[in-house]
Amino acid sequence: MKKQNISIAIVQNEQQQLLISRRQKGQHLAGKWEFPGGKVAEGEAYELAMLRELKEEVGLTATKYKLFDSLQFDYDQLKLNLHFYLVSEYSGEAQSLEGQEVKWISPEQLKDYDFPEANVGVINKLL
Ligand SMILES: Nc1nc2c([nH]c(=O)n2[C@@H]2O[C@H](COP(=O)(O)OP(=O)(O)OP(=O)(O)O)[C@@H](O)[C@H]2O)c(=O)[nH]1
Ligand SMILES: [Mg+2]
Repeated sequence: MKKQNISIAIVQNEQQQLLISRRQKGQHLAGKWEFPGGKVAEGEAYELAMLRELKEEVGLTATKYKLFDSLQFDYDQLKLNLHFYLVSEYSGEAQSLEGQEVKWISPEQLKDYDFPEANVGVINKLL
């Protein structure tokens, strides 16, 4: 089975809101809401992958962050190793750089959005 390393940024703004985006048509789990992130490149450090994906997808530069959770999750034909970072300081304004829906929500609103199954534990920790 394919195995992928994934790095993800959970960005928190000064109002304690969290940045979420929506997976697009053609992507794995299209239509689900997610935290910005993506595949770790060959030989790339997890942390650097998170910084790169955050910049590529929503235009933010994380300046203060820490590892929040690491977990494995198996979807049908896909084994994922997920690394979630909590970003508490950043520069830039969140933008949709890939045409995806992007929004800030309060932690209490997380339960109103449909996230991938792999996110359940992390979301419970954020509520
Ligand atoms: N970004 C992100 N991916 C998640 C989350 N939860 C979760 O299960 N995933 C899964 O982790 C993988 C992330 O890869 P991705 O599709 O974002 O990869 P990427 O940005 O490098 O995209 P690309 O392959 O289109 O260039 C997907 O299989 C996605 O379904 C999440 O909260 N954020
Ligand atoms: Mg992505």
